[in-house]
Amino acid sequence: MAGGSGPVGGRRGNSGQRDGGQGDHGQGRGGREHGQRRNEQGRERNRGGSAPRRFSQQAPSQRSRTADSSRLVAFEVLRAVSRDDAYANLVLPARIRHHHLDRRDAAFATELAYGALRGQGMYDAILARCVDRPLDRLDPAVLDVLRLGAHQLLAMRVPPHAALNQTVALARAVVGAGPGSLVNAVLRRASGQSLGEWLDGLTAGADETEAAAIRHAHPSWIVRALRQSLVAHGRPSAEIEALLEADNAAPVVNLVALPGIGSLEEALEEGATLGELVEDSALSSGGDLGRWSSVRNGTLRVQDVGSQLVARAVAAVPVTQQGVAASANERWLDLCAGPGGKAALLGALAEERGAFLLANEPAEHRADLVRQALRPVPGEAWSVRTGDGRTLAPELQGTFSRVIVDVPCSGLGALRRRPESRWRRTPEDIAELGPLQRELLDAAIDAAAPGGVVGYVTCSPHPAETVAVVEDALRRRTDIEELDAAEALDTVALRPLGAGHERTAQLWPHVHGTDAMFLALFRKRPALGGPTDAPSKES
Ligand SMILES: C[S@@+](CC[C@H](N)C(=O)[O-])C[C@H]1O[C@@H](n2cnc3c(N)ncnc32)[C@H](O)[C@@H]1O
Repeated sequence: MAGGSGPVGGRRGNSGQRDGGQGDHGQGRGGREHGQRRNEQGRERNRGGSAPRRFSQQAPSQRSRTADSSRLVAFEVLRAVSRDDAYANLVLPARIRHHHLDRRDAAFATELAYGALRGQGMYDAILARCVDRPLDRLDPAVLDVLRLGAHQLLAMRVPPHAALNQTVALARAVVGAGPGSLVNAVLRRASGQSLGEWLDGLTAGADETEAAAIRHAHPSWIVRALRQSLVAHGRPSAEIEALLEADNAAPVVNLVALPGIGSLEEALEEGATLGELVEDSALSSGGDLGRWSSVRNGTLRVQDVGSQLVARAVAAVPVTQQGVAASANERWLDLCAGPGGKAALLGALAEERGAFLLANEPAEHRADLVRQALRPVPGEAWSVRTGDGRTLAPELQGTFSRVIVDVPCSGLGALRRRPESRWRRTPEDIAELGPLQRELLDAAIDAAAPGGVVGYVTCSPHPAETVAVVEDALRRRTDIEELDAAEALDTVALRPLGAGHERTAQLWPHVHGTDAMFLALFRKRPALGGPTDAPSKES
């Protein structure tokens, strides 16, 4: 067993250290301990420090059996994710509310849960060297407690004694005294080395991909896929380290004030800063945005800047009808609208311009979310259809001047916002989504009026979901021409983005600070025929 601190029970030392009482997170305690330093995103990490850990001399049986509520919240999130396949970003706010956490404890629970989930593969590799049996033979609840303990001990500014004692207390409270002793022993072993030392040991002899996967806590296939994605979009493969690092940084909260309807005033009063990439946007460090009246009434929304940019670009491209510039009374279509982020922004823009938005979504509950998102926009400007985007009524075909098709995708471009998703996704998901993505793009093109614009959007940079789908459509269809998507993005951005490659556009977390959104734009040609490998519409 590498790096263990000796026999079970481990190293003791330094009596008189505080044992870390309730809520003793060790945050904001004046500086970094034991070789911690900031990485580029400002996160504190234990790398390279070799000072011995100081733990309480109390035996585990004498310690608290009561879990502090922020660690309990983080534990409940990890259990919901690993046991029920839940989404952390949906479970966390509910658990925070249930346990009445204040702002500071909520921030601690968030960093703990998200950090443990993002780093799961890395922590499991470390824990595997500290436990005397395969990890899958542990009680899954114990394994979740160990992941939380490892993240506190190896990557957070929590004094080691507080991290250990509080995690053992959590184990005793949620799984019992016996597992509490196991957790105590395993975490003492894990804390015998700094994170940097563990990573050096785990990556010794590994190839470049494997080493990056371990160091940055991504599955190897995703490291390969993202490297391939960089190259496919004209960026150097050497950017992979920066991209993986950006996936692990806690993203700032991006806000949008619905144009013509909302205002950034309250956000700015609450400390948010003006967004530098797109108008009507702001960045917030988080907190309970639900208490802002503008968020509650839906006129100020949380939305990634990349999503704002692609929606605005689709709304801004000039459309022509029979060669003549189109004006008011445009009909817009959001073919895959749930949960309604882009639909809300597009609805507000449509309202400003005297256009009408139809938002389509097949999943009933997501269609309801779209209606809710569009609530602040006057009802004459939009409606929601619940149905498959591939089966629009014949009378709707060829009638929309703007269509956005934000297809279901692997989400590889939004890993930083969905901490658990990297461990859930498989390469097969990407292959399985291909046919649906192509069919939805075809449906979007069919729905566009001659001269109309179609925006194909993914929150994945994977070439199979982006450029391959676009090239395929251009090969199969004679009724579209590709427009310059990067130029369209630059038209709506507050500074040049440099996102283009061969007429498509790709945004990146490590370059633009956005999710990795992809945009391709097409103009529908006047009716000359449909897909070349299908009977033409006229026949
Ligand atoms: C990437 S999400 C769209 C995000 C949305 N545009 C937003 O900004 O909030 C893809 C959506 O496509 C929907 N979808 C799945 N299959 C579909 C289909 N056959 N037709 C239309 N939409 C579909 C999913 O339910 C999901 O809500």
